[in-house]
Amino acid sequence: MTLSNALPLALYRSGQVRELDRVAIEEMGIPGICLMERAGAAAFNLLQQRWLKARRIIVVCGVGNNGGDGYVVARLAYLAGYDVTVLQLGDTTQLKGEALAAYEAMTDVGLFTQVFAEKKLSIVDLIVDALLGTGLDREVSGQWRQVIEAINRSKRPILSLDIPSGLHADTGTVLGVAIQATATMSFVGLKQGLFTGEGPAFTGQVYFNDLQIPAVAYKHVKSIVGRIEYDVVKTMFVRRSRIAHKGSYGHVLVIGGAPGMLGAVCMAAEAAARVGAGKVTVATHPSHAALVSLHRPEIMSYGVETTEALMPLVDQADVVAIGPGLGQSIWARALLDAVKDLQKPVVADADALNLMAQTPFRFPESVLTPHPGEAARLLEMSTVYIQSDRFHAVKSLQLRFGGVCVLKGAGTLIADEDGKISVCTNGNPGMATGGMGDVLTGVIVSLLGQGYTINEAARLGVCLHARAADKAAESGERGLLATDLFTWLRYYANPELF
Ligand SMILES: NC(=O)C1=CN([C@@H]2O[C@H](COP(=O)(O)OP(=O)(O)OC[C@H]3O[C@@H](n4cnc5c(N)ncnc54)[C@H](O)[C@@H]3O)[C@@H](O)[C@H]2O)[C@H](O)CC1
Ligand SMILES: [K+]
Repeated sequence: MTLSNALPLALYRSGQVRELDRVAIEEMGIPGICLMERAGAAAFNLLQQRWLKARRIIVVCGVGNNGGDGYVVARLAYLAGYDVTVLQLGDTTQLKGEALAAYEAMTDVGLFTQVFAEKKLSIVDLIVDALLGTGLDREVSGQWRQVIEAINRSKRPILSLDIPSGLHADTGTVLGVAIQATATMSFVGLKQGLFTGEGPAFTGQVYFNDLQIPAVAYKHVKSIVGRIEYDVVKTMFVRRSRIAHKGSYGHVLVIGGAPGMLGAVCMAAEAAARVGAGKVTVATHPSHAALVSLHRPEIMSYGVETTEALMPLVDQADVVAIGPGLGQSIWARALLDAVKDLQKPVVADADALNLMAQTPFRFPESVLTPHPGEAARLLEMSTVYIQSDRFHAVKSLQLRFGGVCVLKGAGTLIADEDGKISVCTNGNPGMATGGMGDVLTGVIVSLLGQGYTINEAARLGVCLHARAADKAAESGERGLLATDLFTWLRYYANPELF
């Protein structure tokens, strides 16, 4: 069985995966125990190939089918000559169905479960986490919490089956505590919670196996969530015509930069230029307008005190970004009000979003790019609530404000007008620094100016931005600055180079 971690793009909720399970068993006649055997075999194959020197393994099993997968792994490893210890949590008299069958197949070969003991963890080469899978339905507490904490304390390599125990398959939130996996082998359908929220911090490297369920089964469930990454979306960059001119690639207007916050609008403007905008103009506070062109001569800059001064700039632009360093003053509110009905694509970020939260409205055609705090204000709820179900939050934003909504954070989510949600799997914690959002705004508005739709510009822009940040982070996540992305934005905006 060749090992591949080339992951499918479609992501599913646990209920959808259970439906796939049902279709396979009831409509395609694949016995449940057969699926479990295939799951165990796929996990054992990964174990053998990824941990070549491992000899002593511990399998920690719960009492559901995730535990059943664990019994299969344990039996296969035992029969292959590994030194296997199976530590049981919960009462095996609770076992039923496939899990009971797998348990009995294991005991039939002479391998029995033992009561969990932390001291047994320290002498093994690998721990297999078969405690909880998609059946996690409540906060992890009591002995389950203690065991997961002990496993994490062991600092041993951990292979989680289907999903790290304690991580919610649908939201990517940790219900109390979760296994810090080295690798996760997920079955049948990739769970959306593996790729956003806290998920990426707990999964380790994600592998997938479809358990040989026929593709036709997947027509029974409509995945509305899909993974996107730069290597998938880069084909959206098309080679430039040899007779192109400045006008071919759009005129971007970036509105922002209240006194003291010129940097934000400079970063957004330069990002727009670095991704290929034909022309970039900044409308900012008169007190520092001249500094923009000093900083980056290719960018035109005008001080605008009033909306009357702003509108000619808006009229000559193809697309507008508003928000970087805008502030929430009367001046800022006036500029936002001047473009709220604009019949051109608008990217709204930062304080434009905070002002929108105070007096909600919809742009005719927009990409909103809130971070969780701005999303909380827009939806009038807490940031904790936003992060507790990011998929629900980004969907709510899109339904309320229309257009495309980008919910930034680990596993940035993009909800588009067609009801689809995309999860960007590029990115790293080094991006949690000031200015990264301003740069993303510039990237997206640049792509809009180059003719991409709001759906396309948001997906391509988020992945390009995160891919550039991943490359820049190769010299260290700590100390990564937003302006470090410029070189790589230009590089990855030209995929024909590599
Ligand atoms: N279609 C597939 O993806 C396949 C899935 N398989 C494996 O089956 C599990 C799902 O099994 P299920 O029995 O539904 O749930 P779990 O094994 O995750 O556990 C449910 C079990 O745990 C109890 N429980 C829930 N939350 C907690 C908690 N916080 N603390 C303690 N106990 C908890 C609950 O009451 C149940 O008793 C899937 O993940 C795969 O690993 C198939 O084997 C292959 C096909
Ligand atoms: K698990």
